[in-house]
Amino acid sequence: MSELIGDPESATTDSAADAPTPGPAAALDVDRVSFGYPGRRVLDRVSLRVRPGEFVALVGLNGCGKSTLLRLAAGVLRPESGRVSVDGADMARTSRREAARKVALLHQAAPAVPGLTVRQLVRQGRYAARGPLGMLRVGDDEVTVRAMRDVGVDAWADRPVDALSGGERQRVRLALALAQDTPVLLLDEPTTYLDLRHQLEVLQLVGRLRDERRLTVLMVLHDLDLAARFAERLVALRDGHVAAEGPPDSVVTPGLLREVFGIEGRVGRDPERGWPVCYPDRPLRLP
Ligand SMILES: Nc1ncnc2c1ncn2[C@@H]1O[C@H](COP(=O)(O)OP(=O)(O)OP(=O)(O)O)[C@@H](O)[C@H]1O
Repeated sequence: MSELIGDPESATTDSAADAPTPGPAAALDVDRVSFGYPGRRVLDRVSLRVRPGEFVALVGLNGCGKSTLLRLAAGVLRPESGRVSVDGADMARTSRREAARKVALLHQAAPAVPGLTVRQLVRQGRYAARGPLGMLRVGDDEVTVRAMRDVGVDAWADRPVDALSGGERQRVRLALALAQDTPVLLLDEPTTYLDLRHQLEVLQLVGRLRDERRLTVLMVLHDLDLAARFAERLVALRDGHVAAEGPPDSVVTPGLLREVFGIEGRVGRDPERGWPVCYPDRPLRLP
């Protein structure tokens, strides 16, 4: 679920001047960031930069620190050392409210509040962008409806979220993140639970929003073929370090399958479109 700030039950104000406007594209910089949980080192001097309006996919084995890196990038976690900044502003010195105006984070699945409707949940994305009293303003409903429409969940606006399927809920969570209307979008496995059609739709939507609104996107994806097809650049994590990064053509190789994913396999090309396609054979025996 998107990080939320403000009181969802507070009143609506009516100043047209407060209508939300999309901000300019922003750069996300992770500079030599180290982080661990008690007794477990996760990231060791990791650096990565997502340029304004760029779409980067973060890949790697389960537990390698992808979600942790996204949470650091969103300012939810603080680095032990190093710095995360959005357009030069240090996220460690940015209030949660201000951070939520710059960066929206779609978490891995979070439980739905019983009875909360789709519209109520998606509208909560607007409170992150609000003033000190967390009040809704004119234009917020428009952004909420636009976010629901973009993701194709507007027909379910009055349905309770806890009565939706896993894939339907995942799309609602994406609408919630979009409703924050931030220049930077961090998506943690946004295609989880989605059927093939909706996986493609979500990734196409993110690509379109990047083009139209110059969103800066950092997305965790487990499906290397989809990552290679949709992202401009891939960053692969292993053992707390960036093991590989670059355009899909140069990163998605048998060496990446071996070194980062511990599998033997081949990489071919889509015969018509030319993008890399993985043919995994077997897991390698762990050392
Ligand atoms: N709150 C926590 N407390 C302690 N350890 C944690 C916590 N959250 C994550 N970890 C550990 O930190 C490591 C990195 O976790 P993280 O969720 O960032 O991995 P990930 O790459 O996103 O994994 P996955 O692909 O399975 O989602 C894992 O070993 C995990 O067990």
